[in-house]
Amino acid sequence: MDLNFWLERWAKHETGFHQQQTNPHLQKYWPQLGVPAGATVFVPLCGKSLDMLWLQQQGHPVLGVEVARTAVSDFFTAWRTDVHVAPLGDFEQWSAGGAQGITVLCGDFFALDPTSTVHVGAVFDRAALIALPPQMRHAYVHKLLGILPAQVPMLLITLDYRQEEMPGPPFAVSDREVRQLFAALPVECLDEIDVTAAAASMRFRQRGVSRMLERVYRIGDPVCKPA
Ligand SMILES: C[S@@+](CC[C@H](N)C(=O)[O-])C[C@H]1O[C@@H](n2cnc3c(N)ncnc32)[C@H](O)[C@@H]1O
Repeated sequence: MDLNFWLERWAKHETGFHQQQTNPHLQKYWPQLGVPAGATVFVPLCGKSLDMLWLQQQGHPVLGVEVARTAVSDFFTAWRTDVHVAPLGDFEQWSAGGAQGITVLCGDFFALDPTSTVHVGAVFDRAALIALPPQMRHAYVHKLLGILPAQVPMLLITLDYRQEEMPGPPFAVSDREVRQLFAALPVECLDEIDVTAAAASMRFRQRGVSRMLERVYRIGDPVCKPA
């Protein structure tokens, strides 16, 4: 799954993964991470997700990374007027709202280095890990843990189904695989929802998926006692 695949998806407006509302699991489970306001939240493979707006409204500076310039441009055009765009190494940095605002590095996640993420206090992954095929998921987690400061908690949302019923993305990621990928950290499944009949799963049912589960994980220890 190379970057051109995603650039083409954005160019053709094949972005069924984009949600028109804030993710409900983010709103429900974010307090379980105990992340204090003011802590920067990293959103890998962020697309033009409205979740970044919600996180900022909770008092978090947001740092996203996204390869598709169309997605980044759409996001800032729709939601921010004070956008600044500047080259930053291998990336183009888009930002608005100053130090407490939203910054998106437009470029390849795998080209990030720890200087960009040194201030990160938490991570939100929705449709990032599951966007990647099996052989890339280990590299993704290795890179993520390699660039983050220690003790950074993460809220992770996965999908699971019989992979043979539909080619990804989104890819099926089992509970076992999540625990293997993050073996060095505490992993707690906060929720498991059967989303087979959900309206949003219609496109997966049409592609042959007979049962789909969504799981919400907290990876790492909460920063302070959860609210
Ligand atoms: C399934 S979408 C999810 C987007 C977002 N997380 C959301 O919830 O809407 C995956 C996104 O990752 C981006 N992407 C894929 N590989 C990437 C990479 N190596 N570096 C940066 N962005 C990448 C794609 O362009 C796409 O926007």
